Amino acid sequence: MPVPAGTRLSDDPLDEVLRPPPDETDEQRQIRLEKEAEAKRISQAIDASLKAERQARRKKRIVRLLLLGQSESGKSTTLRQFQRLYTPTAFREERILWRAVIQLNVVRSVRIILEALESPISPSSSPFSSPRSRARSISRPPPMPSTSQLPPPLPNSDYYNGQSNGNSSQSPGEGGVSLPIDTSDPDIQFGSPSRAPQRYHHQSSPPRRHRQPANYANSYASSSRHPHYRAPSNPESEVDSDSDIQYGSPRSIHHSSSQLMLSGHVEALKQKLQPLKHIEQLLIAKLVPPNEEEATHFAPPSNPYIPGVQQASYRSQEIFIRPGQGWRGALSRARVTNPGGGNEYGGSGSNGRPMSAGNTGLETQDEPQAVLHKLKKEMVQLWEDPLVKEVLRRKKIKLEQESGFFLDDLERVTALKFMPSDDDVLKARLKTVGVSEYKFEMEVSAGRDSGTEWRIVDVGGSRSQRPTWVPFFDDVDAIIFLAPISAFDQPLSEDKAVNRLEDSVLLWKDVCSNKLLANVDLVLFLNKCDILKKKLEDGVRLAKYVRSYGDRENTFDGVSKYLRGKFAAIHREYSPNPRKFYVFCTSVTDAATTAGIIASVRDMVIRQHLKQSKLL
Ligand SMILES: Nc1nc2c(ncn2[C@@H]2O[C@H](COP(=O)(O)OP(=O)(O)OP(=O)(O)O)[C@@H](O)[C@H]2O)c(=O)[nH]1
Ligand SMILES: [Mg+2]
Repeated sequence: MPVPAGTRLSDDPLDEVLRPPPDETDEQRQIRLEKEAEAKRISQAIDASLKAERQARRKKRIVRLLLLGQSESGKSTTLRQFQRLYTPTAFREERILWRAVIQLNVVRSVRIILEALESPISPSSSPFSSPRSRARSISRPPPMPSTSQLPPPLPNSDYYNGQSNGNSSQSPGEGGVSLPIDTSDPDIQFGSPSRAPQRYHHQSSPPRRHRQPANYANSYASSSRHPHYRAPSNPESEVDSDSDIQYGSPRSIHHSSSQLMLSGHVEALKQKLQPLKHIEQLLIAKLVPPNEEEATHFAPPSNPYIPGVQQASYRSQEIFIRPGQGWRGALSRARVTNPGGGNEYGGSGSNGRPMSAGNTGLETQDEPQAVLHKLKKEMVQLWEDPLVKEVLRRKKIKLEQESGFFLDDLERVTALKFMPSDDDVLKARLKTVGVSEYKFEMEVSAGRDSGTEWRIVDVGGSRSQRPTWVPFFDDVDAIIFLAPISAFDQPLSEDKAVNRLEDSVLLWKDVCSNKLLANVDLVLFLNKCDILKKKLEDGVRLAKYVRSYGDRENTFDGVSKYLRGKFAAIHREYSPNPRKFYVFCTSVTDAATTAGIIASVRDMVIRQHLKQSKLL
């Protein structure tokens, strides 16, 4: 059969649908060709307008930085560090708004203790599955072609360019560590060393060359629960089975092999602290702005009456905020326009920056603060009680290593005139849901940077949130990816079967291999190094959770060097194109050490932005 002019033959199934009818008349053909030409013209006009918009943005010097990483990796804290350093006036004015968040953090810590005291101690209460039962390997992809180009290193960082040879110059960063890099291979095996090696190909991480064009959202959906994994019996349970230890003060403790009996003293404390539940409700109501969609809430508990279905514990749930001026607006009474740029969350289109008008917040009635102040003695007694400490130890609840921990500062944070310090704001925990863009111009002008508008995009990091990231991948100058490497012995809160470090590694692979981000420079923060140090000093062994660590030394230097090498190798092997890559060991709650690192990142992003502008 003759094929009408203007058609192409191909294997594309769409051609079949779009192919003109065989009996097309000359007149119909003319109309069709005109329509096709018009569609092409419109498409080209859209492309041209997008390009012009991008160029205009470049001319205006708008720099976009994207913060990525799993939940609790430190993204919002890093954003707060940028705010603290570059818009200090705004940061200072907003400190009072964080008081309610800190109150909520205090209440949460106490309620976690109260919940721990409710249930008997069972020997199987280890929070994370025994690594003995898990031995997984993230398969090694084929190597990338190499590039010889190695631009100069960034201050305070290790520097890679696609295919670094691992001997890049090292400079001890202010918060970072400077170590030789193990670039051997990107393979990390999770699980106990005592189990016979098994190598599984992870579902979400096929070797790069076999990968289909990136479908970023979907790649998470199946991520990280291996079909071969089963909930383990726990031969290496860290819950002591020893029944004969004498615990703390005799006045409060009765113990047996499996259960500690609470004394009347602790029971009395529990009763006295009941009002905290009411305070928590008040705080949630306070953080949710009136006439707005609910912005903070607990996930609904599962039904305790359905057999076999466990009720969600208090500890497994977390209050969150949605982007928008929401909680800030609700807490502040005054709004002023900030001519210098100000904050804008969630693209609400307004330049209004909520303010608390200096100390005004301290002078007004604050019921939660008053109640916390009144219950301070009881909270301190509860936290310092030897029996309570023993219950927490046996249940492996380490509040001091959890987010938003203020129980060691109760004296200060429950004072009636408590004003959060910079460090308090950095330590406070408020989970993000959704995506928010923070726009600002630096109050502290930084050389070439003056006049540049910064846009930092902060996202929610929990698994359900990750599909919302994709629309923000366009036109990004750099990404800061946060991997909290202290979390090697913790499960994800949204999926207790998944190790947090493993999730971070998989997420890092997805980001590195994503085609939409192929030309975006990557900055990696191996974060929470302060907690990592403490854990290793306390004797928690990495090799117990990461089998491939083998019998290397369980020291901070050894562990950070090893993980740094693995993340670098993944970047090298999974990146579609060579690009710049910087890695820092960070503790982003630490203001002093993070300042130098953030300054380095700022300079790097600006440099890259200028280079890109010239290319356009
Ligand atoms: N000790 C310590 N705490 C940290 C560090 N980085 C972040 N944190 C704390 O960890 C908690 C979680 O940090 P966030 O910045 O809220 O985490 P996020 O990545 O924004 O989490 P989502 O909003 O859930 O995606 C906060 O209480 C921070 O203060 C760190 O390096 N060391
Ligand atoms: Mg956040």
